[in-house]
Amino acid sequence: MIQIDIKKQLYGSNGQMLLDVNLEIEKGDFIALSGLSGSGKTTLLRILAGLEEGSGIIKIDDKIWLDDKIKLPTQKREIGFVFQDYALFPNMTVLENLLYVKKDLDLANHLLEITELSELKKRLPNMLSGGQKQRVSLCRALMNRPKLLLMDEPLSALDPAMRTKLQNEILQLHKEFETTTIMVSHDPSEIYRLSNRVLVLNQGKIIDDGDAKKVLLKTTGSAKFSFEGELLEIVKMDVIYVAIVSIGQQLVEIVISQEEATNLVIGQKVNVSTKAFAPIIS
Ligand SMILES: Nc1ncnc2c1ncn2[C@@H]1O[C@H](COP(=O)(O)OP(=O)(O)OP(=O)(O)O)[C@@H](O)[C@H]1O
Repeated sequence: MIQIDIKKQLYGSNGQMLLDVNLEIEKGDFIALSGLSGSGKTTLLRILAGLEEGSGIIKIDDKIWLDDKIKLPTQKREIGFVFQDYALFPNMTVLENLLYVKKDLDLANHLLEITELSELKKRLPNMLSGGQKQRVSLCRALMNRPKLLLMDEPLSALDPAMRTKLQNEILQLHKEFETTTIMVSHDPSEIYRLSNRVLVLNQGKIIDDGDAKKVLLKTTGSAKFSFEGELLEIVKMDVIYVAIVSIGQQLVEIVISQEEATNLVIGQKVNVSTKAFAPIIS
């Protein structure tokens, strides 16, 4: 069990904002942390890792990492951290990057095998693709069998195919190591596949907490489908108005009324819902 009750005053883009997070996490949970840009996700991970100051309590099983007397340094917290930008040691080979954390050759080879990196273990990071670097970074984070694995948008720089491949590997590693994990992600399919609990941060506070179905399936009223997107443009065609909305990797055109066209603002987040009864999946 991980107990977190932390506070920190942040200076957000709209003035001061209190990061105020109180939650308990079960051992082995895979938590997806979501929320708008600037809501405090990275800061929360950095406080958990001891990379940033914050007040309150962090307790893992019976061990206190943070309270009003104790502030355990990062090296003493049993954490693994995977950053978006890999953060590998450039002058060390793949294998050396792993062994730097712990001199356990068997574990390193095992992790490299699961992530299909065995052939590349003598390479330096600059000779690897983004996806390969991120797999090395994931393996390295698991070398000390952490109590808590923190991942800050680890897959966001990768193309969709590589993302899916890494999601599968993360899933496999999580099954085997049962590491309690918090992963920042904005990708609904990723969140759905990987996590058993989703937390949504807004302005430093948790505003939604539940399994992916509860948090992500936000179809309201009688709508059968509901997607969140960004309004890119409103085009007038003869007498009708068409909204161009970006949803995931796609652009969608939706006919809207003149009143809607006046009230909507370009760039705003919108929900697109429909009552389609016979959807086609191909
Ligand atoms: N040490 C700090 N002291 C005060 N304010 C900070 C500190 N670190 C970050 N902030 C501010 O707190 C807010 C939250 O930042 P944070 O990086 O945690 O957000 P985020 O949810 O991870 O955003 P993104 O999704 O864009 O990465 C930002 O407005 C940032 O400027």
